[in-house]
Amino acid sequence: MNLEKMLAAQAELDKYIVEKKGLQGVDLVPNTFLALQVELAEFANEGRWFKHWSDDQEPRTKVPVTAWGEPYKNPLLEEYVDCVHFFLSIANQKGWQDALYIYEEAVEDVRESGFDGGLTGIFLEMTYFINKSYFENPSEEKNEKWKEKFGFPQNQYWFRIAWILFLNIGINGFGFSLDRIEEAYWAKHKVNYQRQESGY
Ligand SMILES: O=c1ccn([C@H]2C[C@H](O)[C@@H](COP(=O)(O)O)O2)c(=O)[nH]1
Repeated sequence: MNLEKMLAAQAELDKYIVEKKGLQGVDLVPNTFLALQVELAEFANEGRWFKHWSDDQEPRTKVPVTAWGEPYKNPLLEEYVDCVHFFLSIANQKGWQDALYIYEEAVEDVRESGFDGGLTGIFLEMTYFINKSYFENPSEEKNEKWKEKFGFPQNQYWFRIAWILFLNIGINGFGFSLDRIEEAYWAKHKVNYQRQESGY
């Protein structure tokens, strides 16, 4: 996954949207956190694993686009990369880009130890850390200590943990590869431009 390229392209798309909608100078961080949470919920809704009340708990990964079948779309992956857009957007807006660079072992680790509390547990944990990264207000002194100890100021570190959990859900929970995620990201990125151009 070429994160550097994706972060730069996300910044460009976001800037295009800001200009198109006349939002220069507006703090869009709160809306972007909410947008991420909405997309995460849509992703879970397509994942279906938590619907203990339903006989159909299979993720929506292959849905025909036409009445006769082919081509197929993958709603689960589409929602997942919508989330990727907003993770990148937040990282850019907050200057937290470094938090997204992860050693592959960090994703591997969970594969070996399994999901504690299942997918639901890891999903809830991810949203908990996203909220922490939004709401906590640590002192300068505390941030310095965190930087020394964990390499990042506190809220950026919480965001990093959320991102690692998110990657784990996609990769270990649903078998996406980093390449597949990137490919789907670029496809949606293109659609997002087209939408703005056609007056979304
Ligand atoms: O500032 C923004 C606003 C939206 N999107 C993209 C991310 C998602 O792919 C898509 C979500 O739009 P809806 O389909 O939920 O309207 O828009 C951005 O990348 N940056």
